[in-house]
Amino acid sequence: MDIERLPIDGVVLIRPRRIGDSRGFFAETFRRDRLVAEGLPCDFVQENHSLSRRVGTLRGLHYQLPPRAQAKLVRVVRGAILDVAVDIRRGSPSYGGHVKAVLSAENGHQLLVPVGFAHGFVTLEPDTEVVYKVSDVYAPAEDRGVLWSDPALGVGWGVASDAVHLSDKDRALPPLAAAENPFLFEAATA
Ligand SMILES: Cc1cn([C@H]2C[C@H](O)[C@@H](COP(=O)(O)OP(=O)(O)O[C@H]3O[C@H](C)C(=O)[C@H](O)[C@H]3O)O2)c(=O)[nH]c1=O
Repeated sequence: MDIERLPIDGVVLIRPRRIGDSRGFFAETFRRDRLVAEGLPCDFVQENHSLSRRVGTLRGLHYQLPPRAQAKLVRVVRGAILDVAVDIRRGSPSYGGHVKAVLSAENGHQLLVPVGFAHGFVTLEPDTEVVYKVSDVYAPAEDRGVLWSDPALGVGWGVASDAVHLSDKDRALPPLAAAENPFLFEAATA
C-alpha cells in the first residue's frame, strides 16, 4: 500500500495495492505495522458502516471530545464520496484549514483522519456505503460537530446548498468559532 502525506500534517491518503487475477482482485485494506512504521494512529477499536441512499447526502462535520476523541480510517465499499477533514486544533498553523479526497469503491483509496480534526463527507453516487475504523468507541455525550457550510472553513463540497441532504442534527450544528473545541495543536507532533 502507498501512504501519501497530505498538505495538513497527520492526514494521509492510503492506496492499498490491488492484486488482480481472473477472479477479480485481492487487497490488504489495513496493515497496522505500516501505520506504526509511519508514526500514524493505528489502534482502532470500532468499525462503522453507513449507507447513504441519495447523491448529495452530507454527514458531518463531526468529532468526539476527549477522552473519547477519535482518529478515523475511512474507505468506501460502494459508490463514492468527497471526504473532508478540517483541522480544529487551536494554535495549528492550518487551523480551520481542510484537506479533501475522493474515496470510491472503484479507487479503493482511504483517508486517515487524526484526532483534532472534524470529519465529514458528501456522497457523489447513490447508495454509497462507507466503512470506517475509529480509535475510540462511540460516546454520544462527547459527540460534537461543526456546520458543514461554515463560511470560515470555505469547504468546496461541490454540491449546491439546496441539493444537500442533511440530518436535522447536522443542519443545526454551530460554526467552528462557536463549537465546543478543546483541541490544541501540539508542536511536538509537527
Ligand atoms: C457515530 C455513531 C452513531 N451511532 C448511532 C447514533 C444514531 O442513532 C445513528 C446515526 O448516527 P449519526 O447521525 O451521528 O451518524 P452519522 O451522521 O453518519 O455520523 C458519523 O458521520 C461522520 C462522517 C463521522 O465522522 C462520525 O463517525 C459520525 O458522527 O447511529 C452509533 O450507534 N454508533 C456510532 O458510532
